[in-house]
Amino acid sequence: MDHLAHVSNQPNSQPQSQISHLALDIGGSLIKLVYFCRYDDSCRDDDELRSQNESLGSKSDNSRPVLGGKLHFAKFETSKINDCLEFIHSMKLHLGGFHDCTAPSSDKIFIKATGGGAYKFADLFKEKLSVSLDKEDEMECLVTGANFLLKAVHQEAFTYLDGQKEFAQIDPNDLYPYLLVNIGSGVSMIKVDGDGKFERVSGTSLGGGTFWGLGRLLTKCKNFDELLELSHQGNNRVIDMLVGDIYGGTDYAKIGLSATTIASSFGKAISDNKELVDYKPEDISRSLLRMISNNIGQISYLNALRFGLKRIFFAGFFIRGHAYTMDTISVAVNFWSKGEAEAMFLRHEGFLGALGAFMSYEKQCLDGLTVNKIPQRFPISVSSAGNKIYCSMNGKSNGNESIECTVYGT
Ligand SMILES: Nc1ncnc2c1ncn2[C@@H]1O[C@H](COP(=O)(O)OP(=O)(O)O)[C@@H](O)[C@H]1O
Ligand SMILES: CC(C)(COP(=O)(O)O)[C@@H](O)C(=O)NCCC(=O)O
Repeated sequence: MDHLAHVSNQPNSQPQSQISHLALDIGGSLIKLVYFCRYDDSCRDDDELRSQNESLGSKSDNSRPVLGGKLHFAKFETSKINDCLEFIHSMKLHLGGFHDCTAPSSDKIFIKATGGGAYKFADLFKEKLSVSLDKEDEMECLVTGANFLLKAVHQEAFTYLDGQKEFAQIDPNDLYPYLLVNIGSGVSMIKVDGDGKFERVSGTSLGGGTFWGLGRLLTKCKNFDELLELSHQGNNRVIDMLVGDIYGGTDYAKIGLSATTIASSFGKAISDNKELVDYKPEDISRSLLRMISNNIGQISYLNALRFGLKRIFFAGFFIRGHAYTMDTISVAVNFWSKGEAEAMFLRHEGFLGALGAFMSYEKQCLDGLTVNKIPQRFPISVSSAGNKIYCSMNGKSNGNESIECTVYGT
C-alpha cells in the first residue's frame, strides 16, 4: 500500500480490542490520524495513580480502570484518501469512535474529525466505513493540540539556529500568550491566551501548498520529500537577486542591508536570459524554500509585534523537521525582531489538529475511553500538573513517534 503511515509498535499485530479512539485531521494536502493503542496488561484499577492524580488537582473517576498505552500517528496524502480508508478498515480503526448515547438509536459510530476534509469527505466515510464524522473546529483543535504538546510532552519544543537544535524548557504556568503559526497548505496565525482562549489574527495563502505546488511545476519532482531533498544541494543565489547584485557587490549599509541579503526572490530570472531548463532543479527548490520560509517568518514576526508576543511556535507539515526550513524561519524572526522574538518548533509539528480532535473525545458521552490527568509514570518525565493525558515520548525524534499515555477507560 502506497501511503505515508509511520506507525510504531507494529499495530497490525495488535488485537483490535486494544486499539481505540481514532481522530482525524483531513487537510488540503495530508490526512493525519491519531489513535490510542493500549498495552496488553494495562487495564487495571490503579489506586496509586488515582491518588497522585487527585493530589495534582484532577478529579478522578474511581469506577473506571486506568489504561496505559500509546498514541500512534499516521499520515496519508489527501489525494490518496482511498489508501487511508483502506488502512483504517484493515486496522479496524473505524470501530474506535463513540456511540451517541443521547440518541434514541445509538448504533451509529462517530469518529472525531477536523480540517476541511471532515466536511468534504463526510459522505465518503459514511459510504466506505459506515461511520459519521463528528466535526471539530480546525483552529480550536490546533490550539488544543499545541497546548497539550507544550504542557504535557517532554522535549516537544525546540529552537533551531545555525544548525543547533536546543530543546526548550516550557513552564506550563508561563506558557501564554504565544503565537501559533500553522504552516499547512496555507498558513494560519493564532494568538493563544490559554486553554480554549485564542484568536486567529492572520494568515497567508503562501504556504506549504505553494512550495510543493510551484516546486512540482518548476522541477518536475514527483514527491514532496524529493523536492525538499533537492534543496539541500541547491544555491539560491543563482536565481535570487541579492542586494549586492543591484548595488555592484556592496552592502546598502545605510538601511542595514548587506550585499548578501535577498533583494528579490527569483529576481535574477528576469535578467539572465535563461529558460527554465537552464536552471538546476536544486537551485529552484532552494530559492523557493527560502522565499516561502522567509515570508512566513516575516509575517509571523509582524503579527507577534502587533500583539507584543515574544514566543512564536511554528507547526504544520511544511516544516518536516527540515534544517534549512527551520533555519530560514529562525533567521527571519531573529533578523526582523532584532533578537527580541524567538522561533520555536514542535516535534509533532503536523499532528496538532489531529491531537486536538482526539482530545475532544473527552467532551462526549463515551462508552470507551476518556482522557484524564495522570502524573508521571513512564520513563521520561512530564512536569505539568494541568494535563489531560499523562504521557511521555519514546523513539527517535522524527515527529511520528508514538506517545506513551494513560487514560481512564471503561
Ligand atoms: N508527503 C507529503 N506530501 C505532500 N505534502 C507534504 C508531504 N510532507 C510534507 N508536506 C508539506 O506539508 C504541507 C501540508 O501540511 P499539513 O500540516 O498536513 O497541512 P494540511 O492540513 O493543509 O494538509 C504540504 O502543503 C507540503 O508543503
Ligand atoms: C483555510 C485554511 C485554514 C485550511 O487549513 P490547511 O488545510 O491549509 O491546514 C488555511 O489554508 C489558511 O489559513 N489559509 C490562508 C488563508 C488566508 O488567511 O489568506
